[in-house]
Amino acid sequence: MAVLSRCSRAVTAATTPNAAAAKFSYLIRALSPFSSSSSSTFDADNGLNSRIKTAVLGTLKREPKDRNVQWVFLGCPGVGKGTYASRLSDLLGIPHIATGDLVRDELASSGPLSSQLKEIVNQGKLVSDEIIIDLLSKRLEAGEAKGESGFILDGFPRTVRQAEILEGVTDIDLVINLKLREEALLAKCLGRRICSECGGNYNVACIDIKAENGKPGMYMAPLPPPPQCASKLITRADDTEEVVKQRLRIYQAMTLPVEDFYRSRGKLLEFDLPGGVRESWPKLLHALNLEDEEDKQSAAA
Ligand SMILES: Nc1ncnc2c1ncn2[C@@H]1O[C@H](COP(=O)(O)OP(=O)(O)O)[C@@H](O)[C@H]1O
Repeated sequence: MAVLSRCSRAVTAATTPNAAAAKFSYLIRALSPFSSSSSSTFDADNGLNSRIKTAVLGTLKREPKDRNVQWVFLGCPGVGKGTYASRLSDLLGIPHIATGDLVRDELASSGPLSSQLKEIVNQGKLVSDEIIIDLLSKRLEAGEAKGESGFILDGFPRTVRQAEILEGVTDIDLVINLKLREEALLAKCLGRRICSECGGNYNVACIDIKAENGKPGMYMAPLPPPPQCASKLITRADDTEEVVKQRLRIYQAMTLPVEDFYRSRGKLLEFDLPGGVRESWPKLLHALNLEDEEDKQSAAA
């Protein structure tokens, strides 16, 4: 509860542009040394690396009152991190930064990393920490230039090492751990569709799990595209059954320990999705103490 009230304060706190900009430059500078292409610089046990971390730590531990929230979404592939993170981003006016999107943008750019990334992503494996932190640092830098403050991270951190690096350079206020019944995850991934023109995310899967052995049933309606997107839908190349199963295995092995990392620091908010967006969104807002924000937005619309 203490974490939540701290977050609510942070949500409503006015952000001084200068303080926010300073905060971001610290974060970018702090992340940048780890984005070096030299693997020895990145070695967690390397003396130079620890020195950089220690130097950065001294300047970064600041109170969150002068900035927007810094939240992280955790959860298995298909759980809906992107959907809820993007809704919260719209509601709070805080950037939604999805490392999966950064990877896909890089893939589409046919830059030097493109073919290397394609092979990794299409096998359902994780991209190296070096590459992902490099992409994230560049995204934060671009945001800083536009005066962005705070973030809702989706898909990062995905390894304990990434979590340690992030924790070493800034304070994460809250980690929202979305949970969905395992039976629904694969179907949700296979039903995902993206509009090739506007980038909107939709889902054609209709999940209808019957009550069984004392376990309640669950219904999740499809999330259909609006008519203007219907003929432009594409499926992600890594949303095939084989690759999704591999991503779910990797989540268990590499990302589940990240949940423990934040749980032990008292930052993890567990949220069991009760169903589809219509049913889950109001409950998530309630859990985050944000119902008033939505009321204000509806009143202003
Ligand atoms: N933090 C990260 N660390 C390593 N690889 C990542 C990270 N974020 C994204 N990726 C790569 O991008 C792919 C797509 O990510 P994402 O869109 O978040 O997928 P998911 O639907 O599995 O949550 C991942 O399978 C992985 O290859």
